[in-house]
Amino acid sequence: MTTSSDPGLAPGTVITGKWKRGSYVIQRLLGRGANGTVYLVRDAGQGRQYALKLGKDAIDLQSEINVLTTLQTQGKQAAFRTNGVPSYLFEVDDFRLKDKDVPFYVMKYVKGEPLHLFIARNGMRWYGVAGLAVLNRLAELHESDWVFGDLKPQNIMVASLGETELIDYGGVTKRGSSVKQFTEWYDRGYWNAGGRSADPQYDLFSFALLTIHILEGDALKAAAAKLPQLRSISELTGIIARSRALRPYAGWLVSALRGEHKNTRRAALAWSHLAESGGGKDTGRKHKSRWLGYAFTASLVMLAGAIWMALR
Ligand SMILES: Nc1ncnc2c1ncn2[C@@H]1O[C@H](COP(=O)(O)OP(=O)(O)OP(=O)(O)O)[C@@H](O)[C@H]1O
Repeated sequence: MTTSSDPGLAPGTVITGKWKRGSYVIQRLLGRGANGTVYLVRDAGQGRQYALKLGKDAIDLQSEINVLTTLQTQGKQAAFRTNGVPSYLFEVDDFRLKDKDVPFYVMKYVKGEPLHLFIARNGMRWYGVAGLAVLNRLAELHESDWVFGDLKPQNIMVASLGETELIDYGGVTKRGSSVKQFTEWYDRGYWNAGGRSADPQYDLFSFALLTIHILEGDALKAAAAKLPQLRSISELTGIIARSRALRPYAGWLVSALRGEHKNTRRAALAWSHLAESGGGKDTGRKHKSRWLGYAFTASLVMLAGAIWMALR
């Protein structure tokens, strides 16, 4: 994500679509990225809240919109359709700003905070359940031949009771093409561990790296600072072997680094067993542990439902 001193549009500004005439009142800035600025808005008609992304570049935003439209119309992913109705991308239009047409799209507002901040505040115990939700989402994408690409903590939002969702589908790539957007630390190429061709193992590698980052950040930082030719799978497996926090997930992580998981659904199932048996124990807040149990059960029910659907 890039930062900017541009304050963006002020709360209260009304964005009205040039073609469809939908009106959205800006409530606050949610964040800025390479492709645009995202605001929390309220629909001026129904009063519902959405996230609205105002693009910098029509072409970059259009490719993001194309991916979202395809994901939504293919209809397999629970993240994009609820009871057959599109539930992520709601409107695409242009906004006339300072004599220029600026493209925007309106999407579901995902409440929560980025994964790394959530874990820092609530404790490592929550990593198991949040990780399972991420793997379930990735499995849905992979089963439709898409690869997420730019998996990083900032693109994973976790709400207070552990509900976890992916945001920023700008890096989603069709299986077999080159990954179009990535972040160095989570990139297989950066660690000399394989190419940047989009395949499910690419996302699982990124997931392993983000796990190491969140649970063993200092060691990853030190390894990433080494000379490029020294970055390797064995450097990463060394971190895993020495880490107490990563121990519950060690075998799973090494398989992900080596591209050995058979498929993402099975990888999610294997992860769920590890998380259930106490992965990432810490002294985290006790009063939250009941909610953690509920969240974990809900993730398992989702996983079981997905397996049942796949086998039907
Ligand atoms: N649907 C959403 N709900 C809530 N917040 C969101 C949503 N989409 C984006 N955000 C916030 O806006 C920020 C920037 O959005 P996004 O990551 O989509 O932009 P980008 O240009 O693709 O960024 P990047 O440079 O990281 O690829 C996110 O980090 C997040 O904080």
